Amino acid sequence: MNVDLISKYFTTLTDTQIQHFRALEVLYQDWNQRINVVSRKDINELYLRHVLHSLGIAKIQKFNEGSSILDVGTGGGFPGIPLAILFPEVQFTLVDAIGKKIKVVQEVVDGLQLENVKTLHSRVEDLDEQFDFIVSRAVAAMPTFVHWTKGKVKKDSAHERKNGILYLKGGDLTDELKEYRTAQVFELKDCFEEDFFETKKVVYLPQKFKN
Ligand SMILES: C[S@@+](CC[C@H](N)C(=O)[O-])C[C@H]1O[C@@H](n2cnc3c(N)ncnc32)[C@H](O)[C@@H]1O
Repeated sequence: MNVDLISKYFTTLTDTQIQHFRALEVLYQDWNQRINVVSRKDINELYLRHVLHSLGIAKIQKFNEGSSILDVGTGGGFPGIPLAILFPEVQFTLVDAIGKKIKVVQEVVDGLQLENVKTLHSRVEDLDEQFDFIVSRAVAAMPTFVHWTKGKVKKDSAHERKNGILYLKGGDLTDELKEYRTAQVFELKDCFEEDFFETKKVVYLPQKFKN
């Protein structure tokens, strides 16, 4: 499986974007041997399990030029790196509490010479910045995540959709989302035909503001 999987679903990629996506394989294989950020099993399926899965967010929301996105608990750079390649005119901040993971992400950013990505070694709770959208995958259950990211979404929207959280989740979310009446769940199996996406979803949670 290779970069063709990405072109299959994103048909208007530029040569630079294709080169960037292609380069990810070598960069991750190299860095993962030194610092394990992607499980061995997954590294063979990097484009499916990490790159295309991350880009599931882009099937739900196109980010406008000049907007700002925070990836919380980015680990090895997912979903932030693939999204930053897809949206070069959007500013991405990738944060993780573990320094060695952020080191790998920074190496990948440097390797691709991505100019729209800032990496931060920090707990998200300690950030004092605001963003249009917060993206994430596999970091915390929604109530904890909402608590950690409180106050970090800009009030004024630069998109038709209200600013908020776009979270890649899997499985049955009934219990986890029961207190979030405004949450919307988008099925990635409606966007991608591979079996991997059968149970995968994007959860959108618009930000609430007190007046
Ligand atoms: C299971 S990994 C997921 C990594 C990546 N998002 C992915 O899907 O491949 C969870 C990551 O969240 C980070 N993390 C957990 N709590 C955090 C917090 N409060 N602030 C920043 N990072 C956090 C961990 O250090 C870890 O790298």
